Amino acid sequence: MTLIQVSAGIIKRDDRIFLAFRDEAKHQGGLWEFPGGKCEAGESSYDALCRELLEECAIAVSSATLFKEVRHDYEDKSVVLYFYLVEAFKGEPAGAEGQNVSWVQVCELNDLQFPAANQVIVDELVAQCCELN
Ligand SMILES: Nc1nc2c([nH]c(=O)n2[C@H]2C[C@H](O)[C@@H](COP(=O)(O)OP(=O)(O)OP(=O)(O)O)O2)c(=O)[nH]1
Ligand SMILES: [Mg+2]
Repeated sequence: MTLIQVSAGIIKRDDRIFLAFRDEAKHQGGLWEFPGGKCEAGESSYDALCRELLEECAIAVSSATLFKEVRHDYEDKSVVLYFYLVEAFKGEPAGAEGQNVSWVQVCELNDLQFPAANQVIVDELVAQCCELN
């Protein structure tokens, strides 16, 4: 099975995170995601992050730090996800490709459904930011 490399942005402002809803037709569709997408051949994960967030959310990343690298084997696909924490950016995040988006309180992240690979990220964000979890 091929291993797909993906960069995704945890776009954070105060106590909220900007999420996008994956189209039903996509792999892991009908679930919420941290915006991002596949790294192209020869492209660094950071460059892929910047390109994807400009394409999908219309923001220019000013700086970002790698939050966690997650390997996950779905039944049909294996992925390595580079999750970056993005707190410095230019522009106002939007669903630039027509996708549904939402600014969600960190402490309410567990109310939403994510691809299985994201659970470890959600757990860590909630643990860091919320007293009761
Ligand atoms: N963007 C994103 N992808 C995720 C997350 N969690 C997760 O398992 N994935 C998986 C689903 C997909 O198999 C893959 C990312 O694919 P994608 O559909 O975003 O890729 P892309 O933006 O390059 O879009 P495409 O045109 O190739 O469909 O990573 C997440 O939080 N964000
Ligand atoms: Mg994408």
